[in-house]
Amino acid sequence: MPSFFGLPHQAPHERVLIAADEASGLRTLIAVHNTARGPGFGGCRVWAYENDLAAHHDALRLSQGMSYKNALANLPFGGGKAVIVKPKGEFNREQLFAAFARAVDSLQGAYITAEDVGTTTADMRVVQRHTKYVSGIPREGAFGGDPSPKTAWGVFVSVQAGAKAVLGRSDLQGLTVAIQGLGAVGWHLAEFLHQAGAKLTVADIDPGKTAKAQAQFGATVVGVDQILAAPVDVLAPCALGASLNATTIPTLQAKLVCGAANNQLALPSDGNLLADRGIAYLPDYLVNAGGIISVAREYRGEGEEQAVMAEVSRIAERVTELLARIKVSGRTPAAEADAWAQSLLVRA
Ligand SMILES: NC(=O)c1ccc[n+]([C@@H]2O[C@H](COP(=O)([O-])OP(=O)(O)OC[C@H]3O[C@@H](n4cnc5c(N)ncnc54)[C@H](O)[C@@H]3O)[C@@H](O)[C@H]2O)c1
Repeated sequence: MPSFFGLPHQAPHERVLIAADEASGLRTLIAVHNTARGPGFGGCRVWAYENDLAAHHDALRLSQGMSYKNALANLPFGGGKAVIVKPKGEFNREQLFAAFARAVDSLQGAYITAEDVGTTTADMRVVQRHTKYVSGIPREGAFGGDPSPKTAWGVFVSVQAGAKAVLGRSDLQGLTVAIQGLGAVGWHLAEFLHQAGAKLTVADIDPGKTAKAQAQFGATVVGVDQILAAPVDVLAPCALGASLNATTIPTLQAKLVCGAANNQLALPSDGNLLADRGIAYLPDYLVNAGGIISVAREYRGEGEEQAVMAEVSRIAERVTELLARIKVSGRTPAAEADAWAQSLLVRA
């Protein structure tokens, strides 16, 4: 397929909705990558993009990642993702998300939204007033709400599985882990790792979060420009995407990379750079599926805390399977996971 919008690395998408609303300042792109398994399901990101093309690129990459994530998590959903270009200056959040919800609703169920970076459960409550195609909403006496702790749990069990297979570790006692980004997911991950006896090195652009981690977990705090090259066993990127690239990969000291951030590889070829350096990279969309497992169950009315946690814990089995598959195929983990996910999209 020839390049479209100058984005040669993208697989074709089924559709992209570009919607704007002058009254609220909404400018959104909703990308539906693949609906072979079911409606496109994925969160809504609000971000101050450098330019419109960057927002478009993000929506396309993130929605493709959701197709792969939902397929490997065995969910009856396809891949979709929305980005909202953060309005400059003051804006009315309620109006913005009401307008966004109308855009979601216009797709008549081809896309279901939830939280992502820059959005909250309160935003999704507003969305819910204008469309039924939304999840991630706390309900009194029922399962639901913030998916971040579930995402963090999936990353945690993946670190356990990866540490066993790659580092020969039967537990995480004394394992050194660098966490880039102590946000909704990174913080919960730090808690789980600390409880399991891991030693943490952390960085965040918000000094309040790192100071709290130092006080609560005895974490070592380093600068945001030092975290990727920290001398640790495991690197957990939990901030934004493209942190693993041709510039940063040669500086990594960790032997295992396992984190929540979507689109950690700047380019697909960065998976080869990591493998060439003997670093095992556990693909983001495989390990960070806990949140979508949670909101998908909530959406289907099947939410129950224990069952969701059990399903999220099964991500570890797929990590183990991936690491076994690459021994047979000789592919990198990134290439193997792509091929595995694509095979599930075709079969569905
Ligand atoms: N929330 C979920 O359930 C979920 C699910 C799947 C994937 N993810 C992905 O995980 C990542 C984190 O999500 P989140 O919900 O925790 O977001 P968040 O916005 O709550 O946290 C991101 C954190 O990273 C920090 N940060 C930003 N730039 C940084 C930098 N250069 N260096 C260090 N820290 C930096 C921010 O200050 C913030 O604390 C995102 O890429 C998101 O797409 C999240």
